[in-house]
Amino acid sequence: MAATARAAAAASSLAASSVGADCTGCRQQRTLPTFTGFRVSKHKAQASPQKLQRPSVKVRAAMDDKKAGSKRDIKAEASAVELSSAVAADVKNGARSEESIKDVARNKAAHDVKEVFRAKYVPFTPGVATTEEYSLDEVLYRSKNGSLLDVQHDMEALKKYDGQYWKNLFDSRIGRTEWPYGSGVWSKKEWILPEIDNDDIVSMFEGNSNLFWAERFGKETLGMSDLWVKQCGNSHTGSFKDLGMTVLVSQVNRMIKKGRAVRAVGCASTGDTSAALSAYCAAAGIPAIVFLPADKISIAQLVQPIANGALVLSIDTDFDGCMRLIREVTAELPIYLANSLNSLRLEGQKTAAIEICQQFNWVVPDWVIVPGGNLGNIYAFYKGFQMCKDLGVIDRMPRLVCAQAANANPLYRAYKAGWDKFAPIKAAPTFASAIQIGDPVSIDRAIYALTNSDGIVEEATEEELMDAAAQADRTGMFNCPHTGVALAALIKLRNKGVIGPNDRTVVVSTAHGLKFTQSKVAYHSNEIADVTSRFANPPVTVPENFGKVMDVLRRELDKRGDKIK
Ligand SMILES: Cc1ncc(COP(=O)(O)O)c(C=O)c1O
Ligand SMILES: N[C@@H](CCOP(=O)(O)O)C(=O)O
Repeated sequence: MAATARAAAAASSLAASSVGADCTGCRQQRTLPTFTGFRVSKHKAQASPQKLQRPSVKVRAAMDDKKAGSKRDIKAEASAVELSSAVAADVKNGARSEESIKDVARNKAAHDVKEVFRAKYVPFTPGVATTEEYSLDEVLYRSKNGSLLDVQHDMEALKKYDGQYWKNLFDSRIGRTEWPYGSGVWSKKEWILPEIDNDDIVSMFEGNSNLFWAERFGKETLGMSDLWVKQCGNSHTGSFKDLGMTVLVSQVNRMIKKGRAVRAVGCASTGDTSAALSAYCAAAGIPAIVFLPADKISIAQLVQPIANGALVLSIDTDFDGCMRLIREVTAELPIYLANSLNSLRLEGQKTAAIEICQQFNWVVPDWVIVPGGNLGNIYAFYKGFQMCKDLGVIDRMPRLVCAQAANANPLYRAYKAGWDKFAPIKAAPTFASAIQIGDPVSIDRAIYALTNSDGIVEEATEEELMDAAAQADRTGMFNCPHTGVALAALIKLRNKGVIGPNDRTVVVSTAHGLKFTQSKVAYHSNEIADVTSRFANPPVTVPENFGKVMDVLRRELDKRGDKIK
């Protein structure tokens, strides 16, 4: 049977069971679980779907409370299993379906019995009670008194399901092609942007980045056995920004479809936000505008928005100048602001924290080290871990470290001053050019995240960050300079004994090293003033001559301790 015919048959049996449910429930919200994550066919061969769909103790109790409705829901779930299993079986048999993955998702969603989770904007004023709140469909970046906004989830609704339920659901979705749950971000949809229609989502199946076990670097450099690098730069546009941008551009897509006056999406950038924004907007057919500080980003980063068709303004200022301008422009024109000042971005970025817990089988690490610039990401990590804790998925928080370049260290200065006063600075040039930021918009969020996670701020000089990146590269990584900042912070904290040899530690690598080859070439060519390049490994130029090649090999291998006789 063709996939569509099977789907129609399954759908009609599903519809029959749903009709009854609607008759008793009429216009009421359904509140029972759907276990959507268990429907796909991975386990189909080993176990019956009914077994896999067995709800948790809490959920079973809730179902018992709603007797009539619960029976119908179980039927609906069973039919949904049948539906997706039918499609999956056809795919397995090599049959072609004229349905796209979005069509399949749409059919399933139409027949799902949904728990409706909600999220809204509230002012980011921790500890201050307020009734101010806004729909996520509003174009808004700040509260009435000018504070930043935060996306607040209906935690009571989410807490109706226990930690085991969420772990099972998220684990069941990992890395598939089911729209949109195969994405590392959208696999956590209920915790991110629960109300968006799957059809409106703009995703590149982002997230699910690997945790690199830094075996040699950990052991040989730091005497550590449990050191990991979360490779957020192994992504579509080469940085962690994809995680937040899928959420923001999806929400814009939804707002445009609802008739909101959004003509384009814009950002100021040091190169990674602009790349992600341009790619996601290009995928959705939405115009993108990026403000870049002239001559202050890498060539690879510059060419990304150009290639994706964004309007690129190269402005003779630094990032902070670009940020001021884009805020003024977006206040005047129907251009939606995509920087992390916009709290939607952080909802996507927080999935990297959830993913880390998931990758360790839901055991939380001791330390997480994040390089910081505009400071949205350190708060996103805090929020992700905190949500895992609040929803019973982990039992404690990790300690967070924010690592800054010494040339752009306003947070470090505030930390050293006991958090008493924060003062923006004029950031000096740094090889970690994406964090050359002196007036971070998320300063309040960052201070909150660090003070509530027993956090630390560390800094790294240009030599320290370039050396750390190069030394770790020697053990198989290919680090960007921002990851170098985080690695240098790790080395310092380890040498001071703050981080112990057996502490499970995760360094967050925020971008791919291939975006920053200019600085790597300069380092390995020993061309950087005031930097000794201790780990430089320049190429050796040799004429086309067997004897000369042999001489070089003898000399070099000898130097490296591998004598050739
Ligand atoms: C590669 C890279 N690392 C780290 C950061 C710092 O992130 P945040 O601005 O959220 O602090 C940025 C951007 O600022 C970045 O592009
Ligand atoms: N590194 C960022 C700087 C802007 O940060 P954002 O998270 O506020 O967009 C970039 O790549 O532009």
